[in-house]
Amino acid sequence: MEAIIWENDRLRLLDQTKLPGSIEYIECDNYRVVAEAIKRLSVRGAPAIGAAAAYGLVVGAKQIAANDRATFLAKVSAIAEELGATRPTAVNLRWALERMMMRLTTAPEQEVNKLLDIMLEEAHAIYNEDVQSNRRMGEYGQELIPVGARILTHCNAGALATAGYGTALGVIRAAQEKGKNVSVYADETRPLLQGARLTTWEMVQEGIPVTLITDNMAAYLMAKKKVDCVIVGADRITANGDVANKIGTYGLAVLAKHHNIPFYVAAPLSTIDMNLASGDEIPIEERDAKEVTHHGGQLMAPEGVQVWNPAFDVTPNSLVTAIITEMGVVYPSYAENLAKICGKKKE
Ligand SMILES: CSC[C@H]1O[C@H](OP(=O)(O)O)[C@H](O)[C@@H]1O
Repeated sequence: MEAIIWENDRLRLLDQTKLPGSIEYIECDNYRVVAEAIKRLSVRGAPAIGAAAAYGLVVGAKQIAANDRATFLAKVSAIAEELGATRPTAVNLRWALERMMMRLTTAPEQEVNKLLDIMLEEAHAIYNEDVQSNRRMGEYGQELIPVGARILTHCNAGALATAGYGTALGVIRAAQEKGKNVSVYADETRPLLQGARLTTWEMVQEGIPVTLITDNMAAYLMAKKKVDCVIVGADRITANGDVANKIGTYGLAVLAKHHNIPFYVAAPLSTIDMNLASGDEIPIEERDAKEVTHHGGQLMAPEGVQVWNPAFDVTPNSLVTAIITEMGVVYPSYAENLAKICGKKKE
């Protein structure tokens, strides 16, 4: 099941808010449809929203009526700004749009049609590179996974959160492909239940044993010695190795430390933001109170109650055992070793 499909010169996005109940695709004939899909988490997951925004920029560029390069570039840039403002935390969104604009503005072509072709080529490259990097990440990460490991994960860092294969779930897939006979505990991940709705769905599709738990069961699961390691994704990793990920991740990391359980983060280099020194600088998205006070359209708290709904939290690097990337596994000192591996990528 692909989250993002470009076919017949059109973009279709799997509407993940409908999963697992129904499989519905959104036809994106306007870039504003893509922007809305990102905002409402129809498409979600750091790499997936980066790839979706890249294709969304192509959709928007095709809507522009302009014959000259300068006007075309100015209008595409405005669309990139709109798409980039849809969600603040996942750095992949801005990374993908900046990469698209860099390719476009450095292209020598003058004709708009040729520039459109170049933009589509770059969006495809972003998409295809993500799938390849997830598979490489899986290869490196599965080396950390013992045979029979019981792995706890949070939210959804799977094929649905990427262009395919997944980051945290990519490591799990790779371990299973190596015959390591792993099993998964999936946090439901309140309030939007990406774990209950999406991670369990992906694992069931793959035939990987998965047990759904509520977020507040993780501590007792670890106390009962039922977890061998924790693997999560990331939305932004700063130069010192602090990790922004779905709300609830920080609590899992504290619990893992207390129970002496390895806590791994799987993320492509496109999620590493070397421009930020530490997690304090990461913009944390706060979302609508209704996501907390309602479930399935049913009111679950008194009208008007105060709500705090940060979509992410920040795990300090001291709680992270290792960061699994497509270029290898990074251990502390993260400041030194992330700089090295990011530098290596540019070679
Ligand atoms: C592979 S990145 C997945 C990452 O994105 C999720 O957030 P959201 O569902 O709000 O886009 C969550 O933080 C996952 O770990």
